[in-house]
Amino acid sequence: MPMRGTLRFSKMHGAGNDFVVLDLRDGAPAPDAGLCRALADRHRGVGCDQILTIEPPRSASAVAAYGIWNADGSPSQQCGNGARCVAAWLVRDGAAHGDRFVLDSPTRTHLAEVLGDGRYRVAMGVPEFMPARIPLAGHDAAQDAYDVASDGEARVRFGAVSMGNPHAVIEVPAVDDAPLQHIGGTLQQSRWFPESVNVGFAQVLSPDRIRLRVFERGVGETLACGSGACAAVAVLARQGRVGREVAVSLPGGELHIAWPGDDAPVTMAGPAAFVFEGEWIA
Ligand SMILES: N[C@H](CCC[C@H](N)C(=O)O)C(=O)O
Repeated sequence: MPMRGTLRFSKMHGAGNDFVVLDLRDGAPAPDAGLCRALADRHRGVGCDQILTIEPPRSASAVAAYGIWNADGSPSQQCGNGARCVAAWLVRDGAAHGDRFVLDSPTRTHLAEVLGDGRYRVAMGVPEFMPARIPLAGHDAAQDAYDVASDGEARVRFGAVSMGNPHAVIEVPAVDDAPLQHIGGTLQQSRWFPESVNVGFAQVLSPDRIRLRVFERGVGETLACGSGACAAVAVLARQGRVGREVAVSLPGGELHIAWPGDDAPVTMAGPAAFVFEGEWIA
């Protein structure tokens, strides 16, 4: 972990999924895995699920770009709750003007909207179901669901989708009893997901409401997962289990997801909150 002297950060959360936010628009280097793990440590560090970096824009239309690192130091291509927090951070900073502006995630460009009362909507992109682009190994064509047994493990039936980052979605009768660690960990280490995977366990309450718990790649269970909420609605809508506008109730709060059409982006609306500002002394 390179010595950095002091590092100013913002502590934020979106529905309880919490972040350390670093402003790297001056071109400072991205945090290495060791620094991410140190920052994320809930006893010896600040404590967070992910580290988010604010970076110079990558596309002509964006006000800024953002990067994402999990608590274990692994990078990701998307973070829905983080995108809302980045939007809130840029509005407070004065870099984002008006109620609508564009953000660059590592792989996509996103319209962000200020909804008021600390809530934001982000267009998270069109869900990608092609196995090769998730990536999901062992399958060529996109299916509504895959039914696999992992090396003597019980059979698991899941839907799979990329929101920029990989997701498996398993429908269960009751999320409170879902075996997140066992099934989530098994899928993450399986040959099916060469880049690991975020595993969502969804309980369908009605066509416009689900409960969801997510065992995230690089973290474990979080209080909320924004890209996971988008993934769950996309998979379940494709399976005909829910409609196109769904309230997703997660342990840390509620997100509102809409997927108006198969070729349309999924939008995610929810809160973003500042907790404190700090200075990390490396
Ligand atoms: N663990 C995820 C990144 C964070 C996603 C989540 N916190 C969200 O709000 O989307 C991954 O490795 O793809």
